Amino acid sequence: MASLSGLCPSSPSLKPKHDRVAKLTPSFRKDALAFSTRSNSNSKLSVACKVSADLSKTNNAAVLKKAKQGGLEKDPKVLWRRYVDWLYQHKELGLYLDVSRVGFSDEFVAEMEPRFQAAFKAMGELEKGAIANPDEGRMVGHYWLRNSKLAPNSFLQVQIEKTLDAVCEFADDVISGKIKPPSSPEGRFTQILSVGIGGSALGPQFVAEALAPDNPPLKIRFIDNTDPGGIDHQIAQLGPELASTLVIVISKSGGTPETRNGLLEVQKAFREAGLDFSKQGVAITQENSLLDNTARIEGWVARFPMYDWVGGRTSEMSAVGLLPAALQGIEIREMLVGASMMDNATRSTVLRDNPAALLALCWYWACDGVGSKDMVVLPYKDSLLLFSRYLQQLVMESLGKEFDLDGNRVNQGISVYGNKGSTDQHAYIQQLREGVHNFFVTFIEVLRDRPPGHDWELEPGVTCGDYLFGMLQGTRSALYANDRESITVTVQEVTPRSVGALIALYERAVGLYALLVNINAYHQPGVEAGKKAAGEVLALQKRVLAVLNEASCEQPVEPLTLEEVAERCHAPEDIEMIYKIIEHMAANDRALIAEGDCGSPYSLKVFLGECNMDELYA
Ligand SMILES: O=P(O)(O)OC[C@H]1O[C@H](O)[C@H](O)[C@@H](O)[C@@H]1O
Repeated sequence: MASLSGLCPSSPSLKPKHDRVAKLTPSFRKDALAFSTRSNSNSKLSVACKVSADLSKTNNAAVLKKAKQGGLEKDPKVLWRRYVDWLYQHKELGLYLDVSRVGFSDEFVAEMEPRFQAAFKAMGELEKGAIANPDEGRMVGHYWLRNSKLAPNSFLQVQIEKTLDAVCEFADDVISGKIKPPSSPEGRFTQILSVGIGGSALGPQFVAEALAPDNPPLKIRFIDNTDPGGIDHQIAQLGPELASTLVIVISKSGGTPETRNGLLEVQKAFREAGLDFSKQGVAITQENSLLDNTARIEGWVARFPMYDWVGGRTSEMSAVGLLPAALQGIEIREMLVGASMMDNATRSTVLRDNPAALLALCWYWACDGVGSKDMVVLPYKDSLLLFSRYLQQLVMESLGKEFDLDGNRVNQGISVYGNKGSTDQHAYIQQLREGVHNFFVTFIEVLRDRPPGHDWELEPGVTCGDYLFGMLQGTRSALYANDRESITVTVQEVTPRSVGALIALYERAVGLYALLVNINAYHQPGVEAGKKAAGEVLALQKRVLAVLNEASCEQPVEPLTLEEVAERCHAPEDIEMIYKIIEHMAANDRALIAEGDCGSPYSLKVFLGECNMDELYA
């Protein structure tokens, strides 16, 4: 690959300052700490993953404000020097990071240096097994998945290695037909139906879109929601191939309602097709979870473990991501190698040599450390379409926190959106170029357009890929000309290794950024609140049903007003939710069958007709 100096023969002196090739040998001492994977709150173990928050934040704000007043550098010669000077190159991975179009000042970098050193130290403790998720009293071990020797004790190390071997062996046996469905015309599994949500879906979906071959040994589809229409669509598309479908049910907790509903719906489809689900079901979940026990008791084909020290949004390198990928014929060990190589690079304590730290620096600068700008992710490659959706969970569920580690209310976060270029240029780049300046862009550039020998010129000297390249560069320039900042991550091509590296790069960047802003990146309390509220709606619905059933038994059957239903539910304050519940049930023709033989079915449609809004306000 041409070195940078080759790009500008007239100025040989403009070689990058550091020839940054990742050192592959692990450069840190491993303590053989033997302790459980979960410790109680008064653990002797230091919660070592906290960066002192009393570092001069106020100076930071002043530094940020002052430096930004000057606007962005526009002199091409100065910009070229900045590009060369700050360009990060991982030559072995062929991954580059260009931060030259983010206007951070030298003064800002100097101001952040002590905070990065503290973050690097805390990250080192995290990798050694410190309780880096203090709110849940857990370690954070996704880095150990791609280098089991990092695990803090031999028990975990063996678990990681055995699970990887089991995933590879199972995938080989399914693809070879050694493990096959009991009754399918093809005599082997041809489809995967993945049932899971959040981190139990987004990683597998991103990787399938990025890396699945055109004709995979098994084609994957996803049920990642509790939408009956979506579930019916997937099952209808499978049709008779349901008989040769391997259903992988993924849930770390083993109790997520949407996933459980998906499972029940799929099992119903199996029953209706006269198929034995247990002969085609696989579970990936924590040991002894509800899902794990169900799979064990029902004798499913296989079960693979998830660990409490791997979060859903960082589980792509666990069985969650590796099993679906392997079944599609994707080289999962290459993914792990790419991630491990990137992990080594992002262990550097030299800011300029650490691509994850460079990303965190840019995020902090662009967002003032408080999420003041959104992160627009624009891969100029169709196969990376789902990368931004993947990053939405990784970034926003990690950083979007109400309180910091000292209990201060900070409402932190960075919002992520984007799809792909150049397609998005025809959707919202107009606003990015000229509208509200509330974002920074991350371009993902893929240098190789087509496999060697497959390209052609659609006009003299120009290929289709040249257009894509031109659109990316043109958009980057046009945005920068109007003071819109951008980062560019470049890979040679989309391969398991480069995808593994991209995942690892962003996992570390999120972890470092969280340390800079002093939050716990590894729990998700806000999600629990939503789950709880959903449970309350369903509980209220059951009360409404009971009240309407009762009413249908009374003689004569009198339609109740909403107020009367709310009163009978002992929930007058929930009248609006009760109206919404009845509206939804009526829209789905949910007539109430009175218990026993009392009363006639109490049709909600009729009931709702009695309660039109103007009558309510009569
Ligand atoms: O894998 P599960 O336990 O089913 O959880 C699926 C998802 O549920 C919640 O939304 C969590 O916030 C996510 O981090 C998790 O990925």
